[in-house]
Amino acid sequence: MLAVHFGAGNIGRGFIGNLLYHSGYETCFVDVNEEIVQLLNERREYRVVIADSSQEEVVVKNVKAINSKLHPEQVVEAIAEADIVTTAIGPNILPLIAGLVADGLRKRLEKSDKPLNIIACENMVGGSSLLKEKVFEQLTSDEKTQFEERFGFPDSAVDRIVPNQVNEDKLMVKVEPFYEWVVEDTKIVGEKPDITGITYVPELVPYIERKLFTVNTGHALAAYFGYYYGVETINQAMEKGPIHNLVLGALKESGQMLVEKYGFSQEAHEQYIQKIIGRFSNPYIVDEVTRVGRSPIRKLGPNDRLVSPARQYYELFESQPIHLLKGIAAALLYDLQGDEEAVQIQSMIKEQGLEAAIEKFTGLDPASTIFKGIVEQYNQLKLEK
Ligand SMILES: NC(=O)c1ccc[n+]([C@@H]2O[C@H](COP(=O)([O-])OP(=O)(O)OC[C@H]3O[C@@H](n4cnc5c(N)ncnc54)[C@H](O)[C@@H]3O)[C@@H](O)[C@H]2O)c1
Ligand SMILES: O=P(O)(O)OC[C@@H](O)[C@@H](O)[C@H](O)[C@H](O)CO
Repeated sequence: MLAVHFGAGNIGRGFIGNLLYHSGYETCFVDVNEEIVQLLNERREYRVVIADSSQEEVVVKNVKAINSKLHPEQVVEAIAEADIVTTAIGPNILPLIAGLVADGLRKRLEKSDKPLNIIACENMVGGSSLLKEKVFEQLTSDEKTQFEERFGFPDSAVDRIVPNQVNEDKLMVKVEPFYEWVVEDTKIVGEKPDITGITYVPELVPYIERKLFTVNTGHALAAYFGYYYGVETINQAMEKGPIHNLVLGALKESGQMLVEKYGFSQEAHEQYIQKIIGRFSNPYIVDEVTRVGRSPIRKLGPNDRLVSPARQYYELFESQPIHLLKGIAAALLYDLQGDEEAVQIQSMIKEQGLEAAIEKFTGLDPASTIFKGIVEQYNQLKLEK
């Protein structure tokens, strides 16, 4: 069985590639990083090390890679032959691969009538649906009908902390022990891919919101407040009392919203939060606040981990989620020169003012109570700095 996986980065090699191998797939990675592509083709295997006291190591075999910038035609052929297609490239890159995916799927229609599922494993609500929308923008109406019958784009949620890698061995990946991969089975076309580690559910939204608005909300607060207080890594941030309390406060707010919205058990959700706080504090992982805080424009987006739970909390309880608003304010203060999106936010604030920046990046109504709350928290944080 052949899997085509876009993105041979941290989560691609450290999580998806690992599960695919253990489920009997040969994995063909597609990437634009020539060094990684060459190494994968030379060695045909790589190591995954578990970041806990065991330091257990697994060798992921049966892998190869294609550089899609240099050989797009090879990617088209690979998709035509694949038994599954997955991605872990980042939400902003999904639209950029849509053309290649569309060409691969067209080629496949010429060759066989076998169904195929394409699963985006990105930190966003509706990743596969977005990819489908972008692929469908490239199609004629006849093609759309054929694609609807033959190809599934089930949404998914993936959870495993895989920090940036600084190992001598460029292919090796250190990963936390915990992992979870949830896939929406109602959108699958044909048989469900038999992948060890996937949990199939009929509707993904509760799972992706639970994950994104707990793991990633808490992570984002640890990152932006870590940066604010001059700390370098997430576990160092979690050791600081004020940051720990801010993270916990935000997770209580998003948790209250999630429990009310989806009817999750309060007790189970509290345990989920505690488990996540423990994962952030893993001493075997060095996870820089700048990785976790990367792309603040994406993270401040209306449907992402900060603004969406804050807005939904206010809609449900008509009271201000103070910790989430502080998190949004800290993201607006994130001025890392090496992060293109942070630079854009800072120059917008400087040139057009804070309110214009909040309106543009969060999509919130300037007359709304939470908009005003963000301004208030921002000014307070700025004053205290
Ligand atoms: N690292 C984690 O802890 C983690 C956990 C869960 C989900 N995710 C999600 O997985 C996705 C990838 O994150 P990551 O941490 O692995 O990032 P990463 O930067 O390590 O990996 C991304 C890979 O995509 C490649 N890429 C970029 N443009 C491409 C293109 N046009 N075609 C093919 N490949 C391309 C990059 O070269 C890189 O190898 C993101 O959506 C992220 O939110 C990450
Ligand atoms: O990948 P991002 O940029 O959306 O978010 C950064 C981290 O919060 C994220 O990568 C987590 O490590 C991951 O989502 C854990 O499952």
